[in-house]
Amino acid sequence: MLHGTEILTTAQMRAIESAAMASGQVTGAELMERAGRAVAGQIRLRWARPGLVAVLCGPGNNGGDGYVVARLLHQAGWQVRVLGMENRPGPDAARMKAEWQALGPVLPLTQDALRAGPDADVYVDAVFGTGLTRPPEGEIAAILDYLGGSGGDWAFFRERLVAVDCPSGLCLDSGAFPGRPREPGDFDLRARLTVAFDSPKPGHLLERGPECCGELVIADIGLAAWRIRQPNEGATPSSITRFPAVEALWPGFAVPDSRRYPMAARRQASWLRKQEAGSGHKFSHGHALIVAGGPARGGAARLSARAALRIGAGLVTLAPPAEALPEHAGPPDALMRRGVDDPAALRDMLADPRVNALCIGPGCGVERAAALLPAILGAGRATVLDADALTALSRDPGLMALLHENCVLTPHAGEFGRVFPDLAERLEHPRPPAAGGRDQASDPARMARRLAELAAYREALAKMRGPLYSRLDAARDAAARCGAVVLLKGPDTVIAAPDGRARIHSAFDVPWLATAGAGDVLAGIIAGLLARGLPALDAASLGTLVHARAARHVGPGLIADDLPEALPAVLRRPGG
Ligand SMILES: NC(=O)C1=CN([C@@H]2O[C@H](COP(=O)(O)OP(=O)(O)OC[C@H]3O[C@@H](n4cnc5c(N)ncnc54)[C@H](OP(=O)(O)O)[C@@H]3O)[C@@H](O)[C@H]2O)[C@@H](O)CC1
Ligand SMILES: Nc1ncnc2c1ncn2[C@@H]1O[C@H](COP(=O)(O)OP(=O)(O)O)[C@@H](O)[C@H]1O
Ligand SMILES: [K+]
Repeated sequence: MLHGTEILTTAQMRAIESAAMASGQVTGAELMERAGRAVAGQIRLRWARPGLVAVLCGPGNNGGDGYVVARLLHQAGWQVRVLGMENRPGPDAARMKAEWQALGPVLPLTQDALRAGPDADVYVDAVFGTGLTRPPEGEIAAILDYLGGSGGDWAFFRERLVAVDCPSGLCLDSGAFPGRPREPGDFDLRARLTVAFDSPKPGHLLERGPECCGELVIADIGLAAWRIRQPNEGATPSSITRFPAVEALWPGFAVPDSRRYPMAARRQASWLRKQEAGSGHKFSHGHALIVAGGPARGGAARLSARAALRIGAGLVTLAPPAEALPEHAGPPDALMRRGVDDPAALRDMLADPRVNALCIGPGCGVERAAALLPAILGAGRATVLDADALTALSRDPGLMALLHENCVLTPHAGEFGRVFPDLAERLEHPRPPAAGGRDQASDPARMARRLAELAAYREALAKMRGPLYSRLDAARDAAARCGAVVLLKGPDTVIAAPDGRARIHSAFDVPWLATAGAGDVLAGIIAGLLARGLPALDAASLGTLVHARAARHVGPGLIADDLPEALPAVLRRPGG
């Protein structure tokens, strides 16, 4: 069930490449040849008949890969146009450029040269890769804009663009485009296919990455011996300091088999289905307590409770205030109900040590959450804090201080901004100025102010320097600060533990999961997994996987109520 792939930041990737080259066992030119060969191979897999290819080469090693692609496609019978930059390349890229120049010319990488040529079947984007340090500008920015959209018909390029490592301009640590607003933009460069090397980078999975990379293929270029492995994967020799591991979960992209975790997957599957020895009694699967809110607000907590039951918690109790109990009389009958009006009643319930996992927030009401949280957090049990509990947390630093490593916070971006405003601000920097009112144009002073704000914003965009602060950084910083697991929700969910371990889960293929109540179900699934004894980071990660798989199983038209009901099918086919 738990398919994972290690992710490397660009700095880690560079360190691994340097270590490989320093070992004397492989040269930079050999790595470049392998990288270019992988890209050329993927192109030939998809375009069976040789056609016309335009290869756009930048000033660094990404451009070097491009020259290799040009040479290999030429040898395979393709007609090749190469456009390159004048900048001084490094020795490996220079060598690859020279090898190409023995076969054909390098035209200047200008819009005029690009548009002067005939339409190509394939455009290879080898302008910038992991070495992007600042927003593209001048002629190169104009070309990337043209390819991204201003050519009028961006679908034309999108269907033909093959990116080497990433669409140029994308920051591979954050998935944002330095110099551009962080929201999707018309000129963002979108590829049909991206071929990246050794391991996915955070930017392939976060923010704009998944949409702009298109199909993502991770090519093995022989760096496995220098990569840092998980201890349980079998240690490999390495001269590099151990990095906190970041993993991609259920990657929707092709990775070499050696980069997956199939054994872990099988163990997770049998554990989830309760097929392991000694898992016979209901109490051996824990008891989850789901706190519910007052009258007319019980639906959210009921969704959580249903999900906790379906994921296999031995017992689940729903705890609304006593006056709301009648609302919860309907199914499922498997659910227990108990009125909890105040902290004393809650402490009374928690006197039973078998109640080993709690969930508070969905439909709870901020006041009730604030009143109950000291008793909940003081009990030291595994706890999911969602929705209203997060708002209560944001209003009271005293509550923040009670968080512990068995807590899982599940904020979406808005809630994250409430609990960790400074981190959210770093993520959003620079923030576009608020739109002016309709009557702004008739007020010269307001108009002037707005123009000044826009100019300052554009200036701040131009000053952006990579690597940009990412959702991965934000979730890690938040987890380290509060001492709990933080699960930052979105199509690119990031799950981080206080010790720096982190996981990224991509759900770009299930946009219908963004529906009211889906978060309540996720909180319940995680609470159920905590009740079953999983540590907080694993419960949050596995819960996120299972949740998205349930959405995938149901398909478009999904409502949150469908998610718990889809869990049995997901558990039946854990590998699918
Ligand atoms: N290392 C290896 O062994 C392997 C690496 N491989 C490949 O190398 C790629 C990384 O190569 P890289 O480090 O040379 O960086 P790359 O992305 O080509 O760009 C750097 C150049 O662009 C420039 N530049 C940056 N931003 C700019 C801007 N906004 N506007 C204008 N210029 C800008 C920057 O200039 P500078 O910032 O120094 O002024 C520098 O000249 C990686 O993605 C993979 O494809 C594979 O072959 C496998 C083996
Ligand atoms: N565009 C998207 N594609 C896929 N999943 C998404 C998308 N946006 C949000 N999600 C996921 O959907 C769920 C929504 O949760 P949340 O925002 O808390 O909604 P609610 O409060 O209505 O329950 C989360 O699991 C989140 O990761
Ligand atoms: K590129």
